[in-house]
Amino acid sequence: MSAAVATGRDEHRLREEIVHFGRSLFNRGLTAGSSGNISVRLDDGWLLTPTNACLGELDPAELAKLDWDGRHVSGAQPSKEAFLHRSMYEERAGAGAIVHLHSTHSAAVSCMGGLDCEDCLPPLTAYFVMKIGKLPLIPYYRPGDPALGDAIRGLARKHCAVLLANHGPVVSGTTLDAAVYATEELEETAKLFLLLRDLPTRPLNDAQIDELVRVFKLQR
Ligand SMILES: O=C(CO)COP(=O)(O)O
Ligand SMILES: [Zn+2]
Repeated sequence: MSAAVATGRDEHRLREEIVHFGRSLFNRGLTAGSSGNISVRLDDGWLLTPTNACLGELDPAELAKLDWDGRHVSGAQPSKEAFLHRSMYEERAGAGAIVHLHSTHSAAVSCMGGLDCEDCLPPLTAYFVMKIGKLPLIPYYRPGDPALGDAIRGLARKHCAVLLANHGPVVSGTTLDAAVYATEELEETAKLFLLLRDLPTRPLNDAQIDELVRVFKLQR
């Protein structure tokens, strides 16, 4: 679908893609109210959903455009999580898009005690390994706290996705559809994890994970 870095006509198409995926995620209950935000990288900056916007009702012309110095170039007031997206782009040169949601099962896991902060969901399925890999947990910060940008920085280089404690996931992808699909896979795995909590489970073993890394050329 979209290229990782966009020019000219692509910006128009990427604005439409943000609106399309925002509506799709919202209509399927993957984020509620005015929660969540979506961004895409352009050749001359990046697009971000406006603050307090419902992802189900975005206007392509109203999306915020920012430059790489953090300046707001055009559109509505950008999401309060702008620095979070920016930190992730700065650490991940190949990231073309970022999705942050308050998806219910991922948010539920983010509120649990006793999680492994370096790897907070087990490799229950191949698709979780393929789309997400190891998922670090970022300690709690209030939404919009600039310290969150610094907290994510060290981890984003090695991980395409992180889970914000008592909040929700932040997932990057080379393209917007890849970032959305990975976010959905994370949500499904969080749901499975909660469904299986009181049952003996058999996550994938190291050899099975190594095979996925080899066959699908996963960056680990
Ligand atoms: O998810 C959100 C905060 O974490 C939504 O914030 P914005 O409305 O500012 O994008
Ligand atoms: Zn949020």
